[in-house]
Amino acid sequence: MARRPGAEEERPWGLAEHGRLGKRKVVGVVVLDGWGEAPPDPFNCIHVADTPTLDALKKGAPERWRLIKAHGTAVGLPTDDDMGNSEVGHNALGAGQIYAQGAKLVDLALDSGKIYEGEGFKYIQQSFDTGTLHLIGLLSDGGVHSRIDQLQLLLKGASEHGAKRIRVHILTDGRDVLDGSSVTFVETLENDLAKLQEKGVDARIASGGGRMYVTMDRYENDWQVVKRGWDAQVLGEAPHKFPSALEAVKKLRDDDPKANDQYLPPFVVVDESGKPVGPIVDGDAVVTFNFRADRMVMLAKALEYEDLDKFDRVRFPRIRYAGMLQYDGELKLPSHYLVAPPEIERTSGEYLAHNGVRTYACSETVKFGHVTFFWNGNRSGYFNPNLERYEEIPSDTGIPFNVQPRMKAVEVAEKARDAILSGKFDQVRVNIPNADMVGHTGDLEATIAGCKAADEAVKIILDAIEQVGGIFVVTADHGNAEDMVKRDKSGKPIRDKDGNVQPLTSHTLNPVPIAIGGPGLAPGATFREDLPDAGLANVAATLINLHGFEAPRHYEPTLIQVSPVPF
Ligand SMILES: O=C(O)[C@H](O)COP(=O)(O)O
Ligand SMILES: [Mn+2]
Ligand SMILES: [Mn+2]
Repeated sequence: MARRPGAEEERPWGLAEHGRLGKRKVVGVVVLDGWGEAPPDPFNCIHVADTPTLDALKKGAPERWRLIKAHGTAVGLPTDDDMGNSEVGHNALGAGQIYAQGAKLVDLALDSGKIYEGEGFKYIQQSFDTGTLHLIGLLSDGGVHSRIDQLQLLLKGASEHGAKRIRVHILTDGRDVLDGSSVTFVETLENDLAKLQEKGVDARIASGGGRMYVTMDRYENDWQVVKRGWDAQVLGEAPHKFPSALEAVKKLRDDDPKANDQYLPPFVVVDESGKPVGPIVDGDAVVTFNFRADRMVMLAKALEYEDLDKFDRVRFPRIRYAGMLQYDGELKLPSHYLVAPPEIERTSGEYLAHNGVRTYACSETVKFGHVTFFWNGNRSGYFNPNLERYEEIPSDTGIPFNVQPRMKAVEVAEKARDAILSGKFDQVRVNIPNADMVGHTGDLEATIAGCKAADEAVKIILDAIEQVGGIFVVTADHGNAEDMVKRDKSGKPIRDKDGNVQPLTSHTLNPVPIAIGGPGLAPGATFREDLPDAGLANVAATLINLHGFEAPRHYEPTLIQVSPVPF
């Protein structure tokens, strides 16, 4: 939804009191990451898992449980074929409005050619005569962090606008797309680069690695991940050297079953004499072509900040660097970017802070920014430090999440419980990551264990809400664990000749549940029935109501109605 420029400033921040819902009830908000709704089936890990708390919410009060949309245009993505993800999901949950998201904004800028007229492109273009253009990012059509078709257009456009020497540093996916698909994406990219070479552009893939092991860490969980990428991309150093990326991806996958697309070790492409074909050196231009912020911020810092003590960069090249988007509006990082990010304004967090509502938010590292930074419209920090407290529980590092599928769910829930019981907060908000993080590993058994742990965490929070006479809202940001297998068009799992299925590691297009309740909820409060197409963006107005206020008029409508209860 486009904003009228200038209109924001005129609007007052004060919210009217809700006629029927009181203030100062503690509202516990649980976002179950990657928890969608799908028919029962052996590959629906949420269904298979023992989840008595969530089951009771669904069965216990049908007028206080419903499904909402969490994918596609309902969350500002280009089409309804786009699965949901944490960024757009938490943006919508927190902002109460639907904004055209990064994926869509980049599409528009590429289609119109405006991307080449912007400040960011003009800036990097200054390096094209004498330097190399490096493009670093996730190579897939997942549409969560990046899209290969956007990379293809950018390659073509950059070469038409003067880039003579181009090096692509790829990160293989297998998380937002099927494992093993990296081979096809590399083939596609190599074909494109060969076509550019025919036109006289010196264009090659220079390095690569799996996204979870190389470069794409987030929220400063493990800087070693970024270092591995830096060594390959900037220094041209990696444990594995290959004459081409295609060989690299095929061989590394064949040699070690643990080297799947997500965890492929870093490699560099070398010439006949064994020299890396594309280290990043002084005078070069660099673009990180992911549009999504969380997993690019750390690399952006390494490329842009003169001082950085997180790892030894060995060499800090003098480059012109632009992000596909600006990844952090507060930090202004990076300072140059090709496409302006969505301006997500007047989020529920900011409104509530202006209206004296005290908020506590918590998750473990891997999802901490989801329930703070994304929730607040991609802003780091507090709106009002006197009213807000955000707490992060350190995530496990160095292991895939199927090894410890319970993650820190209970620890996060216990922090929330303490915050609820403390009497110091009006909203206590958490993200419970298991269904998503373990779901992404494709390990069914572990995902089932993760869903069980998530359910236990919800129980801890609901018990605390019960104790203080509060209200709860339990929902999710998108699907994942409820469908863990690749299916044919009719929905049947696809089996190979040996009867094996391929695990689905990605998110889904499924709706997510939302449940409200608790002793503090007005007896007449139920879900409205006139919003069958409601989505995540309708949650913010609902929450504002539950805090005792009318929602701003420009928000997507509230999900609840409050009928007077007869004596
Ligand atoms: O970054 C990731 O882990 C996946 O690409 C998307 O997962 P998320 O949107 O749940 O973070
Ligand atoms: Mn998520
Ligand atoms: Mn996910």
